[in-house]
Amino acid sequence: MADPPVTISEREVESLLQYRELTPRLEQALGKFSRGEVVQPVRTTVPLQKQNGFLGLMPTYIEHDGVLCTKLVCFYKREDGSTLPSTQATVVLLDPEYGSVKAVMDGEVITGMRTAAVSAISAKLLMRPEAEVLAILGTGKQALSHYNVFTEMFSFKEVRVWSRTKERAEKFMHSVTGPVTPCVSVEEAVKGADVIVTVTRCTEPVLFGQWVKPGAHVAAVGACRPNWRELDDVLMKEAVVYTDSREGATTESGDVILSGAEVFAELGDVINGTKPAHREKTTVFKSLGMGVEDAVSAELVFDQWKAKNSQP
Ligand SMILES: NC(=O)C1=CN([C@@H]2O[C@H](COP(=O)(O)OP(=O)(O)OC[C@H]3O[C@@H](n4cnc5c(N)ncnc54)[C@H](O)[C@@H]3O)[C@@H](O)[C@H]2O)C=CC1
Ligand SMILES: O=C([O-])C1=[NH+]CCC1
Repeated sequence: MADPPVTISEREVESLLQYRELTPRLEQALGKFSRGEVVQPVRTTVPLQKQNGFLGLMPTYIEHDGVLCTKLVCFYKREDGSTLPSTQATVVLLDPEYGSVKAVMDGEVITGMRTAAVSAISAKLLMRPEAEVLAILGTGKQALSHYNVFTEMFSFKEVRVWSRTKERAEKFMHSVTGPVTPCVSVEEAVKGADVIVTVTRCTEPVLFGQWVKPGAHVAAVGACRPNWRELDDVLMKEAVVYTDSREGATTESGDVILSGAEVFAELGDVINGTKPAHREKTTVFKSLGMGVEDAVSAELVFDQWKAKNSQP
């Protein structure tokens, strides 16, 4: 009989997961995904009409590595001022041989860190080498994880942050240790920026192509439904568009579907060397989030947890 599943709390996941170990595994996973080595159907979503949200089911199987996993994630379009979280996630790791559950762990930290690390991989591959200015639109959980990994991996001379209220941008500035310039408008934040991260809950475009410096790299993380937008048509059509999953983007991304923009490549294609990284052009990485990212993160957490708990 299989051992009962272990439960790993948010605090434990936080203490076990580090970007320096997670990021290379995510890069490998993106490559495997684009080589067709991962079984990962497009996320199934169940609308929660009454609560203005969705339940997303994200199963993944990496046969070669014996990793079977699913994330359950609820995401909501919260009203301003709501104290409830906009994303709640749990990750379940299974034994593919027996079908038994090995671990049930918090998915909040995993979702925050793996999403930000994948955006950082997109910047590593697609931003210009001389990039100096980073702009972050939004000041929620993803904004913080993106700030953390981007400042850990790169040396930007300036980091700008925009939120719809000055107070939120200033609160964000005070919540981090490094220097941040709070901005009162999106235009002010992104003008001349080399890298732009969009991590908002908006459903209409907030970033317009006319403000984006030619050659900039945009990591677009919000707007994960077919009728939600963060970027306008001008930007989507002028940029070379990369995604995590072509199938996911053409099914779930309003920025891709409604603009009619062509998806040039998956990030994994660039990692595998089958498609070029057009660093010299304006690039958009449209991130939807993939089960394989959760699976490799959860496997890493579980390995670390076992190592820690087997010590005498
Ligand atoms: N691509 C991926 O893998 C993932 C994407 N997401 C998406 O990333 C986005 C951010 O997620 P969190 O940081 O967890 O959310 P959050 O609720 O913590 O932060 C959202 C931010 O967006 C701002 N915002 C809300 N409505 C807005 C509007 N109409 N215009 C401009 N700003 C607005 C809020 O003030 C806040 O700063 C969400 O859209 C979420 O669905 C979340 C997890 C993974
Ligand atoms: O990949 C993910 O976990 C999510 N993508 C959009 C909302 C949650």
